[in-house]
Amino acid sequence: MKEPFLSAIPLLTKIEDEGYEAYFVGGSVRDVLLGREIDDVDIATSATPQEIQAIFPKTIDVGVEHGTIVVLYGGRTYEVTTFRTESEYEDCRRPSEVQFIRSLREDLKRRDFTMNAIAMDRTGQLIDPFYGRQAIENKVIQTVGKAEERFSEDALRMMRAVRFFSQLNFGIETTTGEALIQYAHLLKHISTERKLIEFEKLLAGKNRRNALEMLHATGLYTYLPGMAPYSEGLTRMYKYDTANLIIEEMWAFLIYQLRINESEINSFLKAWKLPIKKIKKVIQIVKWLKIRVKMDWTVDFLYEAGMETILSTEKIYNLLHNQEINYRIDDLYQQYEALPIKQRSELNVTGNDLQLWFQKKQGPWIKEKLERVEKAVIHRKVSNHNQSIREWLIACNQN
Ligand SMILES: Nc1ccn([C@@H]2O[C@H](COP(=O)(O)OP(=O)(O)OP(=O)(O)O)[C@@H](O)[C@H]2O)c(=O)n1
Ligand SMILES: [Mg+2]
Repeated sequence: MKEPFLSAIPLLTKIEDEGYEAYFVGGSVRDVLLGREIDDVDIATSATPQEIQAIFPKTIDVGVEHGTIVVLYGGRTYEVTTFRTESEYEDCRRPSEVQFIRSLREDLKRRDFTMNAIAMDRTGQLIDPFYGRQAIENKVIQTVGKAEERFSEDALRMMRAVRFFSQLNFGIETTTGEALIQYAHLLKHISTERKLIEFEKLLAGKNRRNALEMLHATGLYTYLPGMAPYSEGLTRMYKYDTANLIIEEMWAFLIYQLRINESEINSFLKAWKLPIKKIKKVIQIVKWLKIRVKMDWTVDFLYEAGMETILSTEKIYNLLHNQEINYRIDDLYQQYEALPIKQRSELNVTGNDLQLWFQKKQGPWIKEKLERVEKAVIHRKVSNHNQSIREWLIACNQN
């Protein structure tokens, strides 16, 4: 066994010493079998949350009603979840109530996909009643038991199927795939927050192109925020190999390909509940992309857009034109670096200087003059020195 499992072994041992069972479960076990990077391990136990709290002095209650306790142990934190079945479901969301149980098998049975329903004990022994290992070997995503039941229990699992398809490049087992189409409509019961997490993982997956196509083919996209009207746009989206785009660029490319109206971009991104900072970045990229497809960068554009946006815009532009993703990027970088200033605050002149030079009271004229100076400096009509600016302004005034 390797880290981060190794450090967690004493924690499992301690739970066992108290007479309960404890196992590694879920994504971390799947990922170790896949040889993927593992951030943190999830632990499942037969002990109830109260029993876990009694064993460990330092715990955080993050959702006792769902059976999850965070245990602070050896300088790390671990999510420890009691074996459970999700007896009652409301509206295809996660259960309103869970039943704690003492059987590992019953716990694994209510999990989404066979590859996610493998447990590993502290000696590295796998408990795999639903043949998850085989699914991993055969590269298939298959629900544990009936797809209909798993998807009705928690409809987000359909999005998860497509996002694992994107991340892992696995196939989707036939009946699981058919259920995606049949039960797609259940996704409307799921919160935007949960959809967003899966959608962004999907957009970052290496098989994203086919995953987007699958969202389309299954009709799942219809139940994603703001996406329903854009069937045709979505088909444009998966024509391109977007492997080199980062998440903000993916959003910008999506908006561009869906041809979302200028006036609706903001509400589209808000409907997805993206953070404001991200929305701003995406909107900037879309704005400049629309300009860029009509004309080349000018000095003014480079200055106004800023390097980060230039880079993102140009990458998407290259993608749209079947050019190597970094084509001209170095060149633009150099052009940007060569700008005499990068922002107005770098101008070597202040409002006070202007008042002094022109012996006039404060007013809108100051802003106008500063803008003129800014443009002149960027275009190298005057150098960015206080005295040069003064002489240039006075000369302008006389003409
Ligand atoms: N809707 C869900 C969400 C999770 N799970 C179960 O809970 C585990 C942990 O869930 P989560 O961390 O959300 O997903 P991971 O599979 O661990 O994927 P990731 O690596 O992206 O965290 C899953 O493996 C799966 O067994 C489930 O059955 N149904
Ligand atoms: Mg996980």
